[in-house]
Amino acid sequence: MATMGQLWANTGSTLATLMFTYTIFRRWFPHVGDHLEPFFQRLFSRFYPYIQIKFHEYSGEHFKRSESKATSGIQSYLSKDSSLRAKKLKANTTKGSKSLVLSMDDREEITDEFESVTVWWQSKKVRNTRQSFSFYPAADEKRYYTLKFHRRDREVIIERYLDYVMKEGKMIKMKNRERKLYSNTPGQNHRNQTKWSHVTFEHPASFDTLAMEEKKKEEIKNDLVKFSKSKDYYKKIGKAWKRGYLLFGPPGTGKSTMIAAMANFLEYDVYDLELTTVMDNTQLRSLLIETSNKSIIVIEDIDCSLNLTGQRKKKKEEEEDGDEKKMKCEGEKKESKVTLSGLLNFIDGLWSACGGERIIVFTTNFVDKLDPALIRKGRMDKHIEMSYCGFEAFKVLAKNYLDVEESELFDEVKRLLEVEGIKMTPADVGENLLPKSEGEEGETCLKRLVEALKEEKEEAKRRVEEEVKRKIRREGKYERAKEELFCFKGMGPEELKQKLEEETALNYISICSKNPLNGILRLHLPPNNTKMNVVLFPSSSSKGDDASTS
Ligand SMILES: Nc1ncnc2c1ncn2[C@@H]1O[C@H](COP(=O)(O)OP(=O)(O)OP(=O)(O)O)[C@@H](O)[C@H]1O
Ligand SMILES: [Mg+2]
Repeated sequence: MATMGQLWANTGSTLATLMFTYTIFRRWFPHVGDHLEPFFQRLFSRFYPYIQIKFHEYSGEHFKRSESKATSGIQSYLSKDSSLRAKKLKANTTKGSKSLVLSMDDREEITDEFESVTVWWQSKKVRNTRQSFSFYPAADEKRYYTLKFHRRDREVIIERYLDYVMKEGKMIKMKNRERKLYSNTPGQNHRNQTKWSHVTFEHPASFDTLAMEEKKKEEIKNDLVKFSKSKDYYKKIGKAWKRGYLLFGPPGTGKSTMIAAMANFLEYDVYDLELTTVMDNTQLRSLLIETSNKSIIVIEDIDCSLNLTGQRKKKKEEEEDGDEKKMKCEGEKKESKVTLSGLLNFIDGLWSACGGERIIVFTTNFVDKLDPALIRKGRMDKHIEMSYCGFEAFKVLAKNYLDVEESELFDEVKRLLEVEGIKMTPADVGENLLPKSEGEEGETCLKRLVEALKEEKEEAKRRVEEEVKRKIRREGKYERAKEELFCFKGMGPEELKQKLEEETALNYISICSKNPLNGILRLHLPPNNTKMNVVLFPSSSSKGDDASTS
């Protein structure tokens, strides 16, 4: 008589034979196999310790047919292992994906491990035998994935593994997606409603190519990583998951390049917001709502975008702002009713918390001109100064542009930059290092840079001398004007203004205010709008104090 052990051994080998025969049969007669599958499954389930979950590629029928999120996540999750292990692969280009997506072909199987549990994934398809018309290619085929695991692992799989697969799949999909650069352009309708339009974001900048001290770069990278991994932390402290960066510094120091490097580092999309085309605060809010997660919202040259600098200042202070700024922003101010408070709400109002994982970046050449409310911590959490090229930054550029890591000329460059303190922007250094003809040697480019730095030294010296001369001239005239004011006592304002202009050769002296009670006339003297009080009529109290200045 057969023992229990022998009985099990026999059953096991019979099952194995049956399964083997069934597998061969399926391979050769796949369509017949589909019909027989339920029968075999019933037979096996009595002895079979495995559980199987099916994930269909599409959910819904015909017009409502849509790709199931689950299978799309599974496909992405398995793509990594499939490309390494599966023998038959499918290659697809999916919309919005930057490269081919490889997935296992039908009837391929791969194993996966999770918390020491083994699972088996298979990709399958069944043919729909019903005769029907369909708009969708291959709608008569239904594809699905099956996940097989042992009964005893049910808890691990249902409670943790599936969740893990979905999260990982989403992450892989996100990484593989084509990133976008959005910009807002005025729409064609009567309200000029501005809308986002996009192109593929392909800027090659990275932190490796960014010319900056290594320590500072590391600090920014760490800050970005910390932010991107702090979803739960932000939730815990009750703060919207976003972070503001203010990049400031002279033109050509790499502010825009830094934004591109940040976007590439985090693999975020970029929304380049042109405030001047946004008609009002409501439009600004709509644009914010339309931005996606994992994105950087950029407002470049914030000081030029709107009259944000002046909104909390008195008019007279506004008039004192330098010509430099006016030049850069000239022609950029257009009809826009976006206000400072609208922008502040955009950054950290209630609406700014919708979605999450957003970085807001402002750039400016004139940080001092910005309203403190706009750049306070909490709004612009991290202020980064982008400055003139130092020796470390130069070395990065030399490596990038010329593949040169060492040269005798490095010492000279170091001396010029660090000892002589010559200021040159990374943009100018880069331009000097850029080979100008086919096969131009690295040494030649370095020599050109050394020459340019020396010229810049001379140029800077000339500029200082010029400024000193201008100051002396200005102060000389000013002192003379002050001395001679006594002679102007008793003149009317216009007459005085004219006389003063003639005498001092200063054009455009402006009368700021006149107090009829004490006869004090407030003037603004060019070029820096220096304020000057002039007593228009002699009085006993003003004797010997005809002009006072502030
Ligand atoms: N720190 C840097 N590292 C690498 N390249 C740089 C750096 N700064 C400038 N460059 C080079 O100079 C060019 C101009 O730089 P970028 O546009 O980033 O300057 P910016 O600070 O944004 O200037 P602006 O204030 O005028 O907008 C870039 O194309 C880049 O090649
Ligand atoms: Mg820029």
